[in-house]
Amino acid sequence: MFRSGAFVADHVSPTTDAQIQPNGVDLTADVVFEQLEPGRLGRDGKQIGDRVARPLEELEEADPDTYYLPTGAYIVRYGERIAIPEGHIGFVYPRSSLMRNSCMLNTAVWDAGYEGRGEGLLQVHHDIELERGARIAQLVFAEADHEGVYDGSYQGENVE
Ligand SMILES: O=c1ccn([C@H]2C[C@H](O)[C@@H](COP(=O)(O)OP(=O)(O)OP(=O)(O)O)O2)c(=O)[nH]1
Repeated sequence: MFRSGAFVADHVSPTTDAQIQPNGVDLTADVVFEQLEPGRLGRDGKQIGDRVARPLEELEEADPDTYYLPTGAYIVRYGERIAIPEGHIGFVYPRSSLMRNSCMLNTAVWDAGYEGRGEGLLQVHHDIELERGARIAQLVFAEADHEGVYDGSYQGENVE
């Protein structure tokens, strides 16, 4: 069974009322990165390629808190700290308005026990302006059996 947005909100911070949806919680875009170097997935271990944060819009007349993203692939870090409670699995979907603007978020499985500010793959198929802090995705929780909890290298990532 999928849980309500109110339940999900208890495991996401910070949140405003505007982020709480019937079936999940909207996540915001914090930092957008561009990958510079190849990464590597081996039989043992992995390496994430070097990346650089995209500059925020620099044009004087434009909103200084806005990313102007040309067609391409970017890594986006969400603004919220997420904790996946035991007995659950998390899934992130793109906000439909992102998709309707020819952009997509690709995501993976959010394991029980994970905590941190995670990331997604933002595919931009048509140039888009993205204000920092804008809602781009929705996190939902489903109840799930599991053995053990997440204890990988991303545990506690991007939290002070
Ligand atoms: O779209 C996603 C999906 C998951 N995660 C977080 C939550 C998840 O629990 C964690 C690790 O994901 P996964 O287990 O798929 O990563 P891995 O590459 O297998 O790393 P590890 O070896 O640490 O498990 O990353 C994200 O940030 N974004």
